[in-house]
Amino acid sequence: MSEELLTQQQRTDEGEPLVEVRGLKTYYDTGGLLGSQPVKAVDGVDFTIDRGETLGLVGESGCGKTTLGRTLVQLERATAGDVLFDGRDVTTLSGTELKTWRRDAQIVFQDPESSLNHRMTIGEIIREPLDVHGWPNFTVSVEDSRNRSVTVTGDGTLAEEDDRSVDIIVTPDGPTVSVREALPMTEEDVEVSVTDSNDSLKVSVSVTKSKNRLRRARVRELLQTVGLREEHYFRYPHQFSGGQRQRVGIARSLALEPEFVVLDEPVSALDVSVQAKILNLLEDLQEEFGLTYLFIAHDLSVVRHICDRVAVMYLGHIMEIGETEELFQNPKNPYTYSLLSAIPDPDPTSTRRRVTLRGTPPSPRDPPTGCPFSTRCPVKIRPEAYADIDDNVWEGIELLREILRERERAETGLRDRTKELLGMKTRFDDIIEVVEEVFVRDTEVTVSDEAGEQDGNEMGTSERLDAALDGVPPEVRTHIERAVELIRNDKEQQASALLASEFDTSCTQEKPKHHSVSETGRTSFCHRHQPEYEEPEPVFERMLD
Ligand SMILES: Nc1ncnc2c1ncn2[C@@H]1O[C@H](COP(=O)(O)OP(=O)(O)OP(=O)(O)O)[C@@H](O)[C@H]1O
Repeated sequence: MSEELLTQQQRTDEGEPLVEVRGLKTYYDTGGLLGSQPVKAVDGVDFTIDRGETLGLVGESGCGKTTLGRTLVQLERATAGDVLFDGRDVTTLSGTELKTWRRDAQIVFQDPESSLNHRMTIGEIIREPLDVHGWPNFTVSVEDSRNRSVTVTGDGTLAEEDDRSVDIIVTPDGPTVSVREALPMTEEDVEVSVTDSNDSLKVSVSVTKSKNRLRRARVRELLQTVGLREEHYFRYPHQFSGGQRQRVGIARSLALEPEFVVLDEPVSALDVSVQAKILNLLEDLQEEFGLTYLFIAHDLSVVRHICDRVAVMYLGHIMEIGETEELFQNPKNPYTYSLLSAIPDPDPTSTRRRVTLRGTPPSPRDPPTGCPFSTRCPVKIRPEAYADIDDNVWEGIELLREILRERERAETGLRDRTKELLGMKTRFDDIIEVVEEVFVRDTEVTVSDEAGEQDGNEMGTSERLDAALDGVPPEVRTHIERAVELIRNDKEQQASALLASEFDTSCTQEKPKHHSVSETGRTSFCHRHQPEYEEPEPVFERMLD
């Protein structure tokens, strides 16, 4: 009977959310050194993944992709927020409940080389989760328990409310067993006994076949499912190629019949020729078992090929999320725009333009107060008074502020704290050199560094500053000069504050909101989508002209 019971609900629910993430944060080192900040690897993300869908997760190295993936499968504990799996918050699970749930959510790691235990045979590696979880295990649902307490023992677990895969239904007429497709056995191999008393109902489930044989049969079946052969059971990982090892990793992740799989860069470590085969396998498995994927990758062309929707991550935040093709063809968020523009174009005659991002992302220990991308954003909103200044000058101001920020950040380090305490705090080595570097990057400096050094007097220094700020309009220049003076007097924080009061906008002061940017539900996390500002896209186009 119940083949249908097992799968029908699952199939009809395709397109419904399976994973719902709300305000999720994962911080590391929360109990670190006194005064040290935690690493805000994931810093407040919200999204859903529909049943049967593949959601891609992209972004530069260190932006929090792996941490997010690991938190979804509860390999990392969330610092805040919820992960609802089929409507149930799994961040609060522990002990047996967590262990039972883990069967539903698995992860495939990037590097099959290091993720497989080299002392175990392939068969043992794939079989291990079956042993750990006492597979096979049957979910039991009791119809009409008439308020009696229900306990399930042996090879059974009481089904959760809304559980989609119920194997044994106990009715007043007796139990009905259905054996799901993944199990190499029949209904006759399962014995169910029900002890019914006034205030309790005890259901005992026992598999009459040898579990060892069942598990070996399951492993052989899994080997075939992922394109390996039964005789590979007794080989060792070192006898396999990278692609084969990744197949083993995939087989292991499927052993417990999960619904959701996090694929953490599953093909990045493989030769290009093998990548396509593994990707095809993952697509086939998804189709066959109705799997839901979170696909973490840095290769954007792979993501474009395999994902239904894509989330673009930066410094622990989701900057843009939406349907893959739409997002690739018409990115709305400045970070997505920059990231996509960096994809090498195979067409040598293409006139597509690239956006080169300045520097590297800030430390997740000390992220910017406003928009996480504000320190590098090429289309950051400028104060009205400076809306028309030359792009290079604006870039210079931004760079100078970033350098000051970096220094302040560095000075919170242990070494500098010690130095500070010992009265050994170092001065800004040569602020004039920094200003020259920042504002005169493409032209020759007229006053040589040597002259400045030799004279070592106020005259030499101010001449150098004059030359460095030659092309800078007076309304900007006056603030830079004042900031330089403060820095030279060892008042770097005041210099930063001065520049902030003059050049800050909402981008640096407030977190953006997630704005809806398409009819298909795509959202983008950027101040520029507010009606009072110009949208990012035309600004990009002008910059690149
Ligand atoms: N166990 C840990 N303890 C402390 N910090 C960590 C830990 N794991 C990751 N981090 C830090 O958290 C941030 C996010 O790292 P994560 O590995 O999640 O990023 P990622 O986007 O997956 O990077 P990559 O693409 O390089 O794998 C980084 O700054 C990283 O150094």
